Amino acid sequence: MAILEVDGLRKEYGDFPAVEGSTFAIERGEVFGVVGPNGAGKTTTLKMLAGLVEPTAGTAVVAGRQPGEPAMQRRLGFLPEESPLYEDMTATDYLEFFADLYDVPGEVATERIADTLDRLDLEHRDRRIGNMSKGMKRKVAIARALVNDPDVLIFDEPASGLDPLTTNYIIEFTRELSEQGKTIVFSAHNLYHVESICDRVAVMNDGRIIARGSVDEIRDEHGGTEYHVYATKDGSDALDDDQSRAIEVTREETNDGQQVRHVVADMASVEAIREAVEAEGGRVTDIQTKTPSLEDIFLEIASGADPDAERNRTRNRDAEAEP
Ligand SMILES: Nc1ncnc2c1ncn2[C@@H]1O[C@H](COP(=O)(O)OP(=O)(O)OP(=O)(O)O)[C@@H](O)[C@H]1O
Repeated sequence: MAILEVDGLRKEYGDFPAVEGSTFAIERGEVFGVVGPNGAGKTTTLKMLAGLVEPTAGTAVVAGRQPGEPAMQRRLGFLPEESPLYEDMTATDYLEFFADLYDVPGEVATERIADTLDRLDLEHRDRRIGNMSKGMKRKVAIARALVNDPDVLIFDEPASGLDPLTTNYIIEFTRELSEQGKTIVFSAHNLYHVESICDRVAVMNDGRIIARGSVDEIRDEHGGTEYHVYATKDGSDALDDDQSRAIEVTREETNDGQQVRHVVADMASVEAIREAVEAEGGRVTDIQTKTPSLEDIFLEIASGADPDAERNRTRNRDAEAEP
């Protein structure tokens, strides 16, 4: 059953549509990534889910409640992109203060806060927040989002601008939260992280969701796996243009000029190339599969360019190991 349902959610700032009617549902326990270039509408979407921005139209229902309702706020934890903290307080005092606002009983709060800070590996928790490093402050902000033990977590760029070690720590911690059964919606620019922990993803551009699904589904929809078939030149030249257009994405000589690389989209086309090459006395020397990363796909769909052309352009830039 969906724990979070969004229907036609829209936000206009003046005449400017920051989010143009998003519709999606998130299942209990899912990790759902929202990705897109700067200004795509990710933060506005997340803030509408958290009840911090009033939608111009449409609805968002979290755990059966409208954003902003007190009963819903108790079940939700929000980590803003930038979270100002009370610099004069220690982490522990600050988190106890927020636990109190959520009416978490004192002993439960003390135990929960200590446990969360242990799991986040936050040292110097009695240091003034103002004297903490950026990574430590981010961990305190994450702990604040967890102080009410929410079912649904909305994390806006949880690890942005942090060193690789702290980033990995936070991503792994997010994975652990999901394994505990929390539902997590998060935005990130690092698509490797999104791909590594998200069950499903929404790709936003100019206020619209332009692709949605598991990374594999998005990959299939936008080109899927490619097969690179390397063959001797003699046989390759025998493929006539009509035959080639029907099955090949691209065909080009390898750098050493000795072979031809045929790029095709499915195994049937691999076999068709092999037959055509062998019929002319040539032979296939190697077959490689290339699976586009979420980053490749993102560049392709966010650029709005012809998907195949864009993917090939990106791929061809990368030096490939040729047999
Ligand atoms: N309070 C506001 N008033 C006017 N325009 C706004 C406001 N908040 C956001 N916008 C505009 O709405 C659009 C979407 O902004 P949003 O912050 O949601 O994008 P984003 O995808 O989170 O971007 P980023 O990756 O840079 O954080 C942008 O063009 C932004 O300038």
